[in-house]
Amino acid sequence: MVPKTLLFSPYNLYLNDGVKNCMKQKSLETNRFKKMAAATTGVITSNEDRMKDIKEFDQSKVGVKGLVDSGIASIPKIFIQPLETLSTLNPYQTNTSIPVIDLENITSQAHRPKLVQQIKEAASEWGFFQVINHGIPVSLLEETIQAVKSFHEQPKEIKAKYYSREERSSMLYSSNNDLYRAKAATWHDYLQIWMSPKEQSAKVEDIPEILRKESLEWDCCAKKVAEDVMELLCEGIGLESSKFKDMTLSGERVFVGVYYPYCPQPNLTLGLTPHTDPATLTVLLQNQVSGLQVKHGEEWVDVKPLPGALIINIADLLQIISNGEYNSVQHRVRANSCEEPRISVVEFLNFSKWEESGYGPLPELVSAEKPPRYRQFTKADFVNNFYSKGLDSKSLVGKLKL
Ligand SMILES: O=C(O)CCC(=O)C(=O)O
Ligand SMILES: [Fe+2]
Repeated sequence: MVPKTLLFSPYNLYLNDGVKNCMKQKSLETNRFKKMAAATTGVITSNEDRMKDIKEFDQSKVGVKGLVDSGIASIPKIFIQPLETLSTLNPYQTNTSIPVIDLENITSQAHRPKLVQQIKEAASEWGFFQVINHGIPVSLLEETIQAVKSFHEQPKEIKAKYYSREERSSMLYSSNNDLYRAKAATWHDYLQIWMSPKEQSAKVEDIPEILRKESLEWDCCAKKVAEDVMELLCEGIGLESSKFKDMTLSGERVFVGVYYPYCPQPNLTLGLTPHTDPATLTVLLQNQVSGLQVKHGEEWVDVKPLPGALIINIADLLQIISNGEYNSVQHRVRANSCEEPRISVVEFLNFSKWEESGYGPLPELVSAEKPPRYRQFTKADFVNNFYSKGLDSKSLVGKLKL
């Protein structure tokens, strides 16, 4: 991929007429953000100014894509990450990468023990792995990525109804103003759709038409892969294969389509802030533009795009109920320095039926040699923690540690 800074053409060459027209209408509001961008100095603004600017940006619903389309050459101050984050963005040196697991022989009794062992090791040592030969046709992978891309490349007026960065940010404004002191906005646009359970999910008509067919098909296929992997994870720690499915760990699903446009100053910001995923398991599909990094020991390791692969990661609740046999690991996304946008399609899985008494490490996994490492949690603990932390690195796991 050629970094855009190496291309000589004026930015407008990349814009089609529809986008140009939309930009004319938008020019007044984007001028405001151009001014914000022109004021980029590397100096972190006061918390109050930042909150005001972020609110203004959210309310405009221009999105990061809109900023890029307006032709900015420097990023607005609200996106500048603190120095301690920027200093970890050095070019990545080693050749380490997350494990790749081939699911081709998943139904073969002869191969299964080896597969179980591979998944177990990956889920405990890395918390992340890629799977290949997972059974989802390549055509659906491509169509789903294309549908998410097309959604984000529509005019702002059409996307505005689904604009959701504000929801994520306002979570942070309302809970604790101080939280934003260390928080800069990140360089991505975001679409979230609740797929299930049915009573919570958006009505089919509420899913943007441009990705309705693909998101429904994707949800079905990603759930199937997640359940296949959950069976292997169960077997890896001596549980009944169907234990996680029976506990409804794949019952609630949220589909997220993320768009990381080209960033003119990728060394000053991030695509997505470091975090662990809060629920049970995540299935992630990415296009061929890199950016996702996983924390392994002290290192940030690149997850190199592998054609046809899916990325799976253990999330917080699974770490707790597995009594730490499996690990929910921090990850982040670097700001995209390529002309081509980075697209990811993320399916978050979670409990759909919660026992009132809550959950802790499963009794089958606790013994005199392996005492419980976490306290019990209820649905309320999960929800309260989620809405008070937003996407930051203090997870429920840390709070429940014994
Ligand atoms: O876009 C990506 O690759 C990562 C997304 C992610 O980690 C998240 O949405 O939780
Ligand atoms: Fe994540």
